[in-house]
Amino acid sequence: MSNLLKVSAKVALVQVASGASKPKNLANARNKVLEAASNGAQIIVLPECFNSPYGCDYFPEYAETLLPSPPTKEQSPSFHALSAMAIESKAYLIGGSIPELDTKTKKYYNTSLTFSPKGRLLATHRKVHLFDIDIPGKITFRESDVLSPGNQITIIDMPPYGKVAVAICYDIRFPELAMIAARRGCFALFYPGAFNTTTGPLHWKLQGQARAVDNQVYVALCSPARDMSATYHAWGHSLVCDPMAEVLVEAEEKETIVYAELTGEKIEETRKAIPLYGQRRFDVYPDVSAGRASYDDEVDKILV
Ligand SMILES: NC(=O)CCC(=O)C(=O)O
Repeated sequence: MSNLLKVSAKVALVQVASGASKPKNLANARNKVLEAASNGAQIIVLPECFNSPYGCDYFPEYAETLLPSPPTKEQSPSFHALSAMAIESKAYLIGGSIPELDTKTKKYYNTSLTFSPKGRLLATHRKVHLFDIDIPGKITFRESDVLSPGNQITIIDMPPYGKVAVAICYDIRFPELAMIAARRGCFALFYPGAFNTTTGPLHWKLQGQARAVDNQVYVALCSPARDMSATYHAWGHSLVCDPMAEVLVEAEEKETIVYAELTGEKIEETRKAIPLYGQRRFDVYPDVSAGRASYDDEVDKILV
């Protein structure tokens, strides 16, 4: 427990809608981030693709260049806007995600930037699992037609609160990321995400609760608000689950901000009541959080 959440942290999920105008999206995000800060939020989260409409047709048009870091204002207006919002709000800011172009490799990514209350870039997460699905008659989406996947798990230290993990939307469907982050001491998992009106009602809350109950950590999902005039209809319903998988707060589909208080006591109480952390059987299955090399060794041992 000592390395988990040391003090309580107030989290705000800023559910904004994003239209065609990037400057308007950035200005809207700033207003809402400052409102969240004025209500005492210490960790503020924006949604996936908060600076642009969401969709493969839009990624190249809205993409910004982040490397070498820090980029200029021309290369990445969103980087500078987020850094300034973090300073103004004096809060940690998980900046949803933005489309990114790596000019060296000419590859596009769906990338999340997290800033300290002093406006310093703490971490960059490139979406690891691309959203490629085909549900006949409902939704077909292939991010991989345009985007490339990231290849790192993103764990961020947020003193004095502790460590958190950030991943993006479809990443939540892969429990390994969450498991590794939780076993490496994160107290909360943050997923800026834009589920849709087909999978949203079925899986959005379920995935949040599943990652929370598996790992006995807080899980926060921050969606764009739904815009029925957009080509992609986001589910909305930004929510926070506690370590018992109880939904502490859930938005509807409109623009709003939802808040939750995360406490170390709740994590401790949950893990004491249901002591999974002392009951795992790494003699029966490998510990995925141990790192790739030792994971492979463990699998070899088990399979022989
Ligand atoms: N933006 C996304 O990754 C959407 C993921 C999604 O809707 C899902 O069902 O998963």
